[in-house]
Amino acid sequence: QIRKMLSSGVCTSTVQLPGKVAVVTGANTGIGKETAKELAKRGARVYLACRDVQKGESVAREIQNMTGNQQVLVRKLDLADTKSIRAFAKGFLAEEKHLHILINNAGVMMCPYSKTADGFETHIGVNHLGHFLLTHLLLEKLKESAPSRVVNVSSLAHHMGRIHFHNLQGEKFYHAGLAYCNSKLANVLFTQELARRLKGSGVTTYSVHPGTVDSELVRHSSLLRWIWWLFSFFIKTPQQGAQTSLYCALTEGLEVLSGNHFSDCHVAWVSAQARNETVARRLWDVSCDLLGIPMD
Ligand SMILES: NC(=O)C1=CN([C@@H]2O[C@H](COP(=O)(O)OP(=O)(O)OC[C@H]3O[C@@H](n4cnc5c(N)ncnc54)[C@H](OP(=O)(O)O)[C@@H]3O)[C@@H](O)[C@H]2O)C=CC1
Ligand SMILES: CC1=C(/C=C/C(C)=C/C=C/C(C)=C/C=O)C(C)(C)CCC1
Repeated sequence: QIRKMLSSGVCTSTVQLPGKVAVVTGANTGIGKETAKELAKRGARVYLACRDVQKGESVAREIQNMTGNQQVLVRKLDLADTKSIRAFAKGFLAEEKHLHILINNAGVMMCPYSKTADGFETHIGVNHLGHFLLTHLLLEKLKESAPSRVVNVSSLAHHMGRIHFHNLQGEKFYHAGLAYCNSKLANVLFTQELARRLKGSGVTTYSVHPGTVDSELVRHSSLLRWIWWLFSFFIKTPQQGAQTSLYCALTEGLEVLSGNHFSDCHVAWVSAQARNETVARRLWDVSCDLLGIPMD
């Protein structure tokens, strides 16, 4: 009851999804798994984009059994490796005619300093650049499938983030907590810039704070694991944490709010830097440059 009281925000949309195609990154556990389960329940063909295919397969079976929807498919996606992202996109584009819902959900938090296969700091590399490249590669398909949506799972933690263009890879200064916050700010800025660029295309996009959710996200921090355990009554379940992503993916009439940030199924306030169009545009250009994507 206490948990229910403190975790407001329920997606009440009754939209059903037969014939629709969805991709959820990091769908083998936590918020992503619950998001994928609900999309499957509503009849969508759901791709679980996971770095660990074995974990993904066992979750796919669980979702198939629970929902009766056999169209739950697992594909390998390691967001810490642009080759893997390109291979995922190539495979997906070859096998699917449409993409209606892309949920950029996967994330890492507070890992010790490390680099992705392409030499990006892991938080910015996985949480921002990986999803930036994935979205770029799937964008034509999303446009062809319009109306379609991109949901970027960010965090309230973006409020403490800053985009330091001179230290984007954390080489001059690194703090695991701040690196996470910076990458979540990048998610909000990306959403806003994407919304501006997609105006009139029928593709809309939203960033989300899912709430404080009991998941494996705290795996790298014993302090947070302890806080999570201590306050477990106040923390959302992954199913509750999935509600705002589902709200943004499903709610009819939300198109006019493209680019906005949502929490507890409502529009939420973002930090001053998150509203800075110049920073958003520069981050877009720098991201293209780092990923070898032509700037337009
Ligand atoms: N939990 C919370 O309180 C909050 C969560 N969020 C955000 O919600 C999102 C989901 O997190 P949550 O469910 O809590 O955390 P979990 O750690 O439970 O799930 C994260 C998912 O991301 C996947 N992932 C991590 N790295 C990669 C990678 N390189 N390539 C592909 N997938 C990867 C994980 O895969 P694997 O299992 O193989 O590691 C896992 O499936 C994240 O973006 C997080 O920042 C935001 C605010 C609060
Ligand atoms: C102190 C305190 C809490 C701690 C909250 C924290 C530490 C939240 C961190 C959120 C993160 C890391 C979000 C990820 O994006 C709880 C559990 C709400 C219970 C009330 C007291």
